Amino acid sequence: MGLLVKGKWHDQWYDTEKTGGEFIREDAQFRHWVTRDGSAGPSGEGGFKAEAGRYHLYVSYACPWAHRTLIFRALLGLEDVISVSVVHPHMLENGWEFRADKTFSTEGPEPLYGFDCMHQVYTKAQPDYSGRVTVPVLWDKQRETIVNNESAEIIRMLSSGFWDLAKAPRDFYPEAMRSEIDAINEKVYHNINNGVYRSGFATRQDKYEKAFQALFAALDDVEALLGQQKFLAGDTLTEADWRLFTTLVRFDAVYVGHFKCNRNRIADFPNLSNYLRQLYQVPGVKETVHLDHIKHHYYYSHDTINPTRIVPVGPELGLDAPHDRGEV
Ligand SMILES: N[C@@H](CCC(=O)N[C@@H](CS)C(=O)NCC(=O)O)C(=O)O
Repeated sequence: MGLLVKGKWHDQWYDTEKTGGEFIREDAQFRHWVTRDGSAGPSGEGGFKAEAGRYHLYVSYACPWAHRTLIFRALLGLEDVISVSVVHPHMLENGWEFRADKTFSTEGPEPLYGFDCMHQVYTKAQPDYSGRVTVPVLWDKQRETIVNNESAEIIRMLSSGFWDLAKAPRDFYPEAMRSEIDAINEKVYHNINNGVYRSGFATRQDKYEKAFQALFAALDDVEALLGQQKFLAGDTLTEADWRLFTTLVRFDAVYVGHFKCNRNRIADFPNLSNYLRQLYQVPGVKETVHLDHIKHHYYYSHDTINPTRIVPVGPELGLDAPHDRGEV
């Protein structure tokens, strides 16, 4: 675990000292958009036109943010349009690595440049880059640079920019529902998606408890909401649901134990657990869920939290059990 400072790799854990024990996530720095015609998107520069074979995604199967992009690539039928490299689940002194390992079906150096480490992708794009080296990353093979490393934006450009190239184009951020989607995303991001990290990476009791209370208050609200409507923003499945899904599917296996989010499991919430199974069973989705990568990444990589690096064997999640929330 580390970060780049002016293009040089430094092996160091998150510094929560200067924020009084609170984990604060850094904003992603590459914010360009792939668009249908190459015009500029909502942020960054233009010049990134959607084309088959031009873009590459760097992901971790363990990472909930990267997982969003894999789900969108699968649901939209973009597998033949955007290639993917998967990092090894253990994120250690070199950060994310491209390492061949039969246990996790990962491959050796990434295919574009033969790099062993994700930080080399960042310095290829920007030799003096300073900041964290995170996944997902959407790479442009033509301009040899990072288009974007913010998952919330990558999923939007996968459905909007790549519309003409998708086998199953679908709008998960429909114009008429944007205010509902934005409102629920805001709540889910701070309290749930990032809330589990704020709980697990806190280094002071009060900061942990604050994150824990906000997390379970938000889960209680979502549980009640799902008792009244089919999906988070109404009766249509939207990006808000997929953004929550990647946290829910990791919750009982990792966040309850490793991040001490243990008031309840998702399995204890009737609506949330039913909804989790409903989303997991959408065709194409379960193939994107790799619980071996998920459990090994967190329990093995974060030795400040789990110094023995023992990875728990359970729990049985039963995600293939029936649900009664209907078709999506
Ligand atoms: N805002 C980013 C966050 C991505 C992120 O933090 N990814 C984690 C993996 S779950 C990572 O790569 N962390 C490495 C680090 O912080 O050094 C996004 O949503 O794309």
